[in-house]
Amino acid sequence: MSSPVFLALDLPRLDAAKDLATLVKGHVGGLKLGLEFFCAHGHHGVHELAQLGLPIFLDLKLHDIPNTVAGAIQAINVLQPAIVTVHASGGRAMMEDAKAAATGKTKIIAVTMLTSLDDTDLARTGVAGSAHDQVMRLAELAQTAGIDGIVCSGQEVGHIHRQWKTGLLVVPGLRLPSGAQGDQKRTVTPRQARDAGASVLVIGRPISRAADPLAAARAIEATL
Ligand SMILES: O=c1ccn([C@@H]2O[C@H](COP(=O)(O)O)[C@@H](O)[C@H]2O)c(=O)[nH]1
Repeated sequence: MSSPVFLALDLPRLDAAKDLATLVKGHVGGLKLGLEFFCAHGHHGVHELAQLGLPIFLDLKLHDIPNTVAGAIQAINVLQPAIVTVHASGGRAMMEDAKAAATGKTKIIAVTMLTSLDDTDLARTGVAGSAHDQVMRLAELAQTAGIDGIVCSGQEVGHIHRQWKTGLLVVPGLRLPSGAQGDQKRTVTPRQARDAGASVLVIGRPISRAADPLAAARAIEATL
């Protein structure tokens, strides 16, 4: 069975991203290319990484009016990514149109509440209730919109898994107990997320910023 770990390649240089992916490719199940990568390297960069033969997760977190998001999805269909993200807070119609615009095997999933935010941050955006409540609300909206799954933290994934067995449940914000939190606030370990029902584990800096990225990827794999 292939690894549930998708390596987040948040690196400014294409050659560095390619080298890192090549180094650890035997210990991860896919590559996640985000805004930083896509803004810097566009379609060309995606083609370069796709040559390694791993599934590509385009984490663009699209959030706009339905027509614009559908147009963006149509523009990346040629890349045939395995997964593309939109923001659930863009609303039901936006998620429905994103799903309708995707072709082939591309799965559309919705980011509920960023793992870098906690209850206090949520209150500051004017939303009442806890992070847990907000994630549950948006996960339900995403499910109603008929998309393929959601992104949430490992603190909520168990609850969502019980209600949405077939959903693709993607969890970033993963940290080993000994590792730096950085800007992530709602964290769990990769093993905790997997045991709670996560389908995809997104891991970036614990591998990419490790003194020995290959050893770090192997160590994470050994915990799963
Ligand atoms: O809620 C979210 C949604 C996406 N991400 C992305 O995942 C990785 C995490 O990287 P680390 O270095 O392991 O923190 C990163 O690319 C984010 O853009 C997220 O962290 N939280």
